[in-house]
Amino acid sequence: MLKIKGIEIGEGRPKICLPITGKNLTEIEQQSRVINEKQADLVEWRVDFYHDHDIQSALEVIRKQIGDRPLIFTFRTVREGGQRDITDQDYLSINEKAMMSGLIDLVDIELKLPVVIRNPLIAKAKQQGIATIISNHDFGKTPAQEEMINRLKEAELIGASIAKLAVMPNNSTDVLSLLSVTNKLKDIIKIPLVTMSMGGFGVMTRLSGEIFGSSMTFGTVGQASAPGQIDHETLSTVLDVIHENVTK
Ligand SMILES: O=C1C[C@@](O)(C(=O)O)C[C@@H](O)[C@@H]1O
Repeated sequence: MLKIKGIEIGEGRPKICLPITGKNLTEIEQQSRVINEKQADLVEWRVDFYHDHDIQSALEVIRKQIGDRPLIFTFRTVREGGQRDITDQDYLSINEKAMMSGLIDLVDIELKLPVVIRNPLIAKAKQQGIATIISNHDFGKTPAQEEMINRLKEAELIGASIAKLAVMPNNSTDVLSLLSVTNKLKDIIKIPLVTMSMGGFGVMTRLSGEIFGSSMTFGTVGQASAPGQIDHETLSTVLDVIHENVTK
């Protein structure tokens, strides 16, 4: 279990994270306000949706709106399904800037980045007391189970606070495959796992984390940040139904 600002990740009902996808400060401010009203457990700023370069101002706007809620800083690269291309050097400096701002609680770092970018960022986050989500995304397919297991184990090995995997199912067997990997690893990996099968077919995996071992799920208020996300209210209701029955 990982506790961040009172939110217990890896314990009880999966935590709901709502992403901010605004293009500019006005949109970001407005979305942050709505997200705050929705009582999200965590908030993710998807920086790759933002067209400006003033990271500090945007972080200040978000923090002002969301108060003390845990904030994840995520620049999703195009090769992993993000919106905007960036050089590895810029990825490094944007993330370093965010870590030095004192305004974020978690940072998403992609597992498949060049090691010379990835490892210093993990070290820097540790130094700053920021939790790391080491993530991996496949928008085209669901890799073989052994490969998914290796990626999640590698994330733990290189120092992740949370290991995250998002894959695309092409059939129902792929969905079972992702759930099976999560279920197998939940008692083997010591850190919280966050896994999801994307798209319509994967919807169960965004709801069933308490049973199979995924400790966070991404919902929407307005624009989705990935295919298959469902709106916050529905997500929250279903998570409650599962939680009440699992803990009966
Ligand atoms: O990695 C993830 C998970 C995600 O891709 C999803 O499928 O819900 C959404 C992203 O915003 C987040 O960074």
